[in-house]
Amino acid sequence: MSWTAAILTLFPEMFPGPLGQSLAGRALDADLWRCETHDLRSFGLGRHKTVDDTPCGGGAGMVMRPDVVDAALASVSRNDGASCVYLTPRGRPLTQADIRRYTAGSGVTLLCGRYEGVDERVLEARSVEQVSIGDYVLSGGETAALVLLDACVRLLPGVMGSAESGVEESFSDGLLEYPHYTRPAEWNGRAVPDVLLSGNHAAIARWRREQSERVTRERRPDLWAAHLSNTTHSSVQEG
Ligand SMILES: Nc1cc(-c2ccc3ccn(Cc4ccccn4)c3c2)[nH]n1
Repeated sequence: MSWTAAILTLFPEMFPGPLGQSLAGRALDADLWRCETHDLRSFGLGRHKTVDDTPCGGGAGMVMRPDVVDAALASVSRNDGASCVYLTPRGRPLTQADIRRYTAGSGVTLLCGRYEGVDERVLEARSVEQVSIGDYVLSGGETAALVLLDACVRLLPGVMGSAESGVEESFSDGLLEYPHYTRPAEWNGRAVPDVLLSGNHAAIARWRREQSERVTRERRPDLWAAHLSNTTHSSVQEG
């Protein structure tokens, strides 16, 4: 069975969306992965298929009911230990290691919330992973799910041909990628760095590493600190 994304959402029509185009779209057509949507509205209560209710303790907005979300999760026949992920601004940051873990299994179940979010009890009861794609508030979980899925699909076997950019060039060593250049050699009074035109592959590799380290140090001190501790740690381990 192909790697399957089971997506629980009030807006199934948002999927596969952009992932139906380009490499991901061709991979979908080739059954290298599957996109299964489950409409949360179909698990709603009563004549109006109600999925939400007012927040206990007061406050603005509405909260998605635990019984509705639980019935939807129960309908996803994924007892093969696939991860179940709830996208939320309250989650821990999504990392490339998470993406590798999700793609190593048979698929992933993604719960897309709306309103003010989902009742905490169903997330606890089903040990749902709570994950954030960034420190900004989206209108719902669907766009975050598309981001997570894009990162997963490109890692699946057969999706990224050898011609495409490296499958995991960024983050594979915990550093941000070096800057890229192509023709023309000079543009708008700006030249491509000489080393890249030198044909000296050792020098190019050294320059790229230095650029990755510089960019990471300047833009992501958090990643840089983790990189230093990993490299220090590994050098100590080697003794
Ligand atoms: N990294 C992320 C994830 C989200 C996200 C995911 C799911 C939902 C369901 C509702 N909202 C809106 C909302 C409004 C007010 C407070 C909380 N959330 C979501 C936002 N935003 N940023």
